Amino acid sequence: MAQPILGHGSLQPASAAGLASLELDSSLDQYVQIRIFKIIVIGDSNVGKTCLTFRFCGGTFPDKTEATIGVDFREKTVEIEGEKIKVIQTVRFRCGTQQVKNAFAKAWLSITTAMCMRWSLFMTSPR
Ligand SMILES: Nc1nc2c(ncn2[C@@H]2O[C@H](COP(=O)(O)OP(=O)(O)OP(=O)(O)O)[C@@H](O)[C@H]2O)c(=O)[nH]1
Repeated sequence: MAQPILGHGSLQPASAAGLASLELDSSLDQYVQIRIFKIIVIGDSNVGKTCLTFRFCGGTFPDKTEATIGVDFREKTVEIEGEKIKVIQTVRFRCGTQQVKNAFAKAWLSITTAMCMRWSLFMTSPR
């Protein structure tokens, strides 16, 4: 037999849909409480951006990498002083015309918490 639950200021009969929405609400609360930091990693091609984020999120360096086409995302949840914080890293590669790069940069930087630049001392950029 269905048990009454509170809803819209009065006692309403519980339904499967009602209980499901209550469960959904409480599970959403957990996500709302996690702070999200978005970090963009930029740099010339082949300087190790993918390896850097792979190491941070996965704990190991990849044996082999391929050139990133467009953007790449990785995420990791860290705990600092008892608070869970989700870190999302975006890897961007250097490509295209200046206009394309500017448009990308504007879009990504508007939603970014921090920026990490990576470069290689052993490489010279082709101009
Ligand atoms: N010596 C050395 N090599 C590295 C380091 N990090 C990455 N590499 C090597 O550099 C090469 C390129 O690494 P990636 O992480 O794919 O570079 P990327 O900047 O993401 O490259 P794109 O996707 O083309 O932009 C790989 O062969 C890696 O093994 C490092 O700290 N030291």
